[in-house]
Amino acid sequence: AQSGTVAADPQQYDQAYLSPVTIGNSQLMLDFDTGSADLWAFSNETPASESVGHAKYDSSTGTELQGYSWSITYGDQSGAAGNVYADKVVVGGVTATKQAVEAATSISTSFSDNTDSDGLLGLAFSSINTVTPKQQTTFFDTVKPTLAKALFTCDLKQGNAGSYTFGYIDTSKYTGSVTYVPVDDSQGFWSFTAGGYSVGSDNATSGSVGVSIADTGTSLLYLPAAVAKAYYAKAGGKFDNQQGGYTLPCNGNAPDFNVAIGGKTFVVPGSYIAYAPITSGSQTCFGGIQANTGIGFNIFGDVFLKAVYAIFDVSQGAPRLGFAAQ
Ligand SMILES: N#Cc1c(N)n[nH]c1N1CCCC1
Repeated sequence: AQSGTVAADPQQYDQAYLSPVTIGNSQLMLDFDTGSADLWAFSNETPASESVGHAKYDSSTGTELQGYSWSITYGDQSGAAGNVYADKVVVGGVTATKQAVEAATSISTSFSDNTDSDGLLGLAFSSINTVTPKQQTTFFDTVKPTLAKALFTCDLKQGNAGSYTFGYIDTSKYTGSVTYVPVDDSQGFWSFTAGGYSVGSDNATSGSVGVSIADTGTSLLYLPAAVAKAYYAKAGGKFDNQQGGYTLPCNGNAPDFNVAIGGKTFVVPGSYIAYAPITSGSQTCFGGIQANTGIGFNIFGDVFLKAVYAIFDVSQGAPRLGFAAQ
């Protein structure tokens, strides 16, 4: 049975985390994304003008799935599209001998401009994979039958390398016990229900944060508008239309954000919520908590995930998420 671990290296401001992946004879840095289900990469089929500074998948090692294609648009309106190959993919020593690899023939500028990332490795449920005419499985779903345990874990860090594991839980990565909650995978996401919340030192939580997804591919923590408003009322922040979101002082006094999941309270340090100066050197920071307006659910992105050890687990049959303090 297989198991393995791979580094998750933070980009500036932990905007995303990138991990080394070998596809055929190519080594690329991919953004592992539990909010989508396509494994796609810059490739020899990507126009040179769109792939300056990127490592590329050389599809000559793969077997083309004739007549197959893919096209994806993310919530931030970025996107890519292309052709599909079956090829060997290795992540932290875990091998998928015939993984659907989506070679990009066109890519939006936000991806072309981000030269740290050579593509994405989707870890949401395969039900939202975009390949047509026959939907393909994610790397995790492809290797799942061969894994020691049918799960993967995520240990992201603020400003430091973290890791993903496949097939095993690294008990040295967390403190205390793991709290498991059921997952509703009907929309293809790792969706769970978060409970009460509080701001600052008072740990006692109240209210209900509600339906949320665990999404490594999103940088920030998107919460109900009323919760975001309550946080910034205490943090001395304000909604800044020009910045397109809440901002707050970068002075190190941002209060923690506490949220109950499965009856256990998890703490997001205030330092994670003073996310980044709105412009270099500014004393005003863009907020790591934003309102989920227009999304329809909460997104527990990297600002939250780097405060916990997260276990994405289908070993019990029904999918579940485990969270532990780190
Ligand atoms: N928007 C968005 C988004 C999301 N909700 N999960 N992953 C996302 N992206 C991965 C790369 C670009 C955006």
